[in-house]
Amino acid sequence: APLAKALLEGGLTTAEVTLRTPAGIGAIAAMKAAAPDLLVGAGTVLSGEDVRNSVEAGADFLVSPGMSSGLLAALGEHRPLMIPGVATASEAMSRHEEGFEMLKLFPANIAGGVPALKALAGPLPHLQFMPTGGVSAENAGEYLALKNVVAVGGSWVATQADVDSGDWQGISRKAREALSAISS
Ligand SMILES: O=C(O)C(=O)C[C@H](O)[C@H](O)COP(=O)(O)O
Repeated sequence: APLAKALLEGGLTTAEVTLRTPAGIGAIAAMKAAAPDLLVGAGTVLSGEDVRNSVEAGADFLVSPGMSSGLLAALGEHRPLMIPGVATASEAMSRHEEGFEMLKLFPANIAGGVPALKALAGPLPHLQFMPTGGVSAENAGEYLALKNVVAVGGSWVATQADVDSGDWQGISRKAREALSAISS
């Protein structure tokens, strides 16, 4: 709850909570309850059970590191909520054929970063990307300046250490700094 408030206070509108620990689902519900205006998505969604639990907890969107036939089938009516991870042009084309228009480039820094996104914009101008993995305060602005990038994701704004020590003001400050670096 305090993390959700700190992110909103810092001017961010959207957060992703990865399901890498048993606390993930509870955290999504707590964040939505504390800050209904914050869009809270579930990340690391790998299975039908993750999809069901996330939607039940109030997740506004779903994110996965990639896509599998099992996960695709399990999405069912929730397919429009999913931002699937891709790392190549072929994966991007397959996801588009399945109906996805917004994709996560993951891991962005290893999958080619800014030059890869510029190159993909040529043949695949109809696709939008959310790079995550290796995005930082230093390079977020460069990513967001690309016409095929609609969002970036990164853990630098709220690190494990920030959350463990309850440094909510520090998280709000980093959120503000990120936004001002991006808009300048
Ligand atoms: O598992 C998922 O669904 C994810 O969304 C992955 C995370 O977004 C990135 O791993 C964050 O990467 P860093 O900002 O470099 O820490």
